[in-house]
Amino acid sequence: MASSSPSSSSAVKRLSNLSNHLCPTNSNPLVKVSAQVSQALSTGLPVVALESTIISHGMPYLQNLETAKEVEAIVRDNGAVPATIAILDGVPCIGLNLEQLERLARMGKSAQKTARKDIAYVVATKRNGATTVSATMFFAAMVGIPVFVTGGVGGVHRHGEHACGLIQKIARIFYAFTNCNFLLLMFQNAAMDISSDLTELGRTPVAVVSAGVKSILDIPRTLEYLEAQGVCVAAYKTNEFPAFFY
Ligand SMILES: O=c1[nH]cc([C@@H]2O[C@H](COP(=O)(O)O)[C@@H](O)[C@H]2O)c(=O)[nH]1
Repeated sequence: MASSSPSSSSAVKRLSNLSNHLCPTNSNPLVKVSAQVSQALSTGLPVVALESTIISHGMPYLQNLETAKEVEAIVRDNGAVPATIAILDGVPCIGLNLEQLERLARMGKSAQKTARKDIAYVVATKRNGATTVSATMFFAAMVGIPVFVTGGVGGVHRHGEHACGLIQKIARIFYAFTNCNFLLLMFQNAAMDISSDLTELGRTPVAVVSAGVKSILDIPRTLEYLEAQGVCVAAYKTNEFPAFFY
């Protein structure tokens, strides 16, 4: 029998590594799904994903822990299994037990606020990451949880359109002195603060039920952005898109 070439065996190894990364039921998973969530997913019980930035960054300890427990209890009382998502010691965890919830609540802001773009860094450096809407959606979709409930989603920040003119002027002055394109691009992007939650909503098939977007955000522009991303936005029992006050 002909032995496989070095390039084909390295391709097989890469595929096997990739499968280890993506398969949550693997015996040595890089994503840990709690027994309860895993059982619910395999038997078709409803599962609701919950984010963890609201626990670490949204409220002080002990209020954050009490709120997290209360939200999980509401999900359970309505016949579904809650799956709070966070990265602990570099391992994405889908469904936290009480001890893990408490650990995250005590960490507060020392846990890294983790959006989709930060996942690789937090995992590679084995840090603790509290997932925002974008990162929570990413993991929920990965393990097949179709619904996610949260407080406020990110949006388009106000006054970006004014900042643009001023920052672009500064960027052009920098460019004139340094001839550095990178700085020009960086300053131009800094002018428009748009949450990665919005692009995630456009590309990841998870339904997000939220209290609205933070009241300090530019709500009309947030809705325009969601429309451009092809996101269906529906308000419950109101014709106005709700602002989230905190
Ligand atoms: O009142 C709040 N709303 C939203 C968040 C979090 O902030 C994230 C958006 O952050 P940014 O604007 O940096 O993308 C949301 O996904 C959510 O996790 C928060 O901490 N507090």
